Amino acid sequence: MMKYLIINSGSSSIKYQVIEIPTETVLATGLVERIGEGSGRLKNIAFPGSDRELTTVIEQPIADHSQGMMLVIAVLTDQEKGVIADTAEISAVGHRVVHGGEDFRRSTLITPEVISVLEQNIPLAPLHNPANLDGIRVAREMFPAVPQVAVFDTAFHQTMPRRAYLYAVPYRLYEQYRVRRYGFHGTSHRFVAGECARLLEKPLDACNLITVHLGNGCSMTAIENGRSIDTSLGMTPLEGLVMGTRSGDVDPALHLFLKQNIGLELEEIDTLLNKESGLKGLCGMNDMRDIHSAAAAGDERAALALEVQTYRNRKYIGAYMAVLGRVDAIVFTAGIGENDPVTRAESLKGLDVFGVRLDPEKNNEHAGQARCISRAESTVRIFVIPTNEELAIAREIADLTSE
Ligand SMILES: Nc1ncnc2c1ncn2[C@@H]1O[C@H](COP(=O)(O)OP(=O)(O)O)[C@@H](O)[C@H]1O
Ligand SMILES: CC(=O)OP(=O)(O)O
Ligand SMILES: [Mg+2]
Repeated sequence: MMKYLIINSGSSSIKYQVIEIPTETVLATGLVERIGEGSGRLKNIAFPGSDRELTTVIEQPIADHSQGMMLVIAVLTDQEKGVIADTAEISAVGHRVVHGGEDFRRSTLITPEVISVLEQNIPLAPLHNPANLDGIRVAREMFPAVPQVAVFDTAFHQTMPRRAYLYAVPYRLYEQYRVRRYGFHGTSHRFVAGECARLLEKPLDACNLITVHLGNGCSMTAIENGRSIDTSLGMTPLEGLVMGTRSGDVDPALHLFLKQNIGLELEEIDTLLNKESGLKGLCGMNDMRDIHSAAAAGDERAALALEVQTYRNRKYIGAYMAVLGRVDAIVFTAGIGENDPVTRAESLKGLDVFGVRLDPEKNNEHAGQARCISRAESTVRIFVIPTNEELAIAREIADLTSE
């Protein structure tokens, strides 16, 4: 039996899990937040979902990622509440790395060379990669003797053809600066595609799918014969669908307009589009549950935000149906995709003419597991499949370290 520590390190947070392999049991799951902000917080759940489940919350200032990881290790090895006796029980550490650029088509063991390539890729993901590198550095210090594995959000999308990943801007921008679409959430799209293939009882490399990941970040992928051939997020995780706080597609000339007419600086525009737009920009809220409550209470902006988001989803589903031709299934996943029947129904509205027939009763069932929600006569099947990026990372580690 082996235990892996999986780390998803953000700019001011560390999400983590300890997963036992091969049983794939989650021994602990937790979140350290508000790192470097004065009032830090760690929440750890030991043995989640079992009769031994135990939640620990620690509130104290957490200066940096290094201190955050020390706290995580202290909780995991706590004599009474911990899930491991000491750090030597961890046999590998897996890291979610958001941007692997064009350098990584698959997960990789982390070496000093890999770290330097990730450093070179910082300009492509200034918000994400520095935080991921912090997590890697700290974990290497604390677990020097075990393999560390990087699993990239971008890797699954490296199969996209040029026509899908190139922007129609001067070609030298691609040649010199690698300006192109990379796509993200690849670990999630790949995971649910694999689960979907099992439900369809077909090999993945014979499946044409549209996977719809709707969480705080949202993206959609066209999968042909098991490979990503187009996806909605772009060079950075800002393009495409309407997200919690990110705009998705806008006219690129908006930047000039905001600068010339409102006097915003480029950095302010970047913040506006990444943190103050999307659902939040339209209605002031970015949690889908709050938006539904507000819409039900007559808040017109909340209803409008839902309408704009689901219309964009529908538009992209239509585009990917055109790109794929034959579609075996549409898969909804992540916080909104898994839990929100209204978003699913609205995103599929009007697609009956393309053979997409949602079963309203199945759609409204509240079930935590993977399931089919289309009618028997639907030529395109529709599924809800819970994503599990941490488990996918653990499986990648198992594959890589057994080679
Ligand atoms: N029962 C629910 N109904 C509707 N939306 C939900 C429900 N549960 C979670 N969500 C939404 O899922 C989103 C978060 O998705 P998640 O995949 O957890 O995000 P992240 O990208 O941070 O991993 C939030 O908008 C949240 O409101
Ligand atoms: C890359 C990205 O958009 O990730 P998240 O949805 O976790 O913010
Ligand atoms: Mg997520």
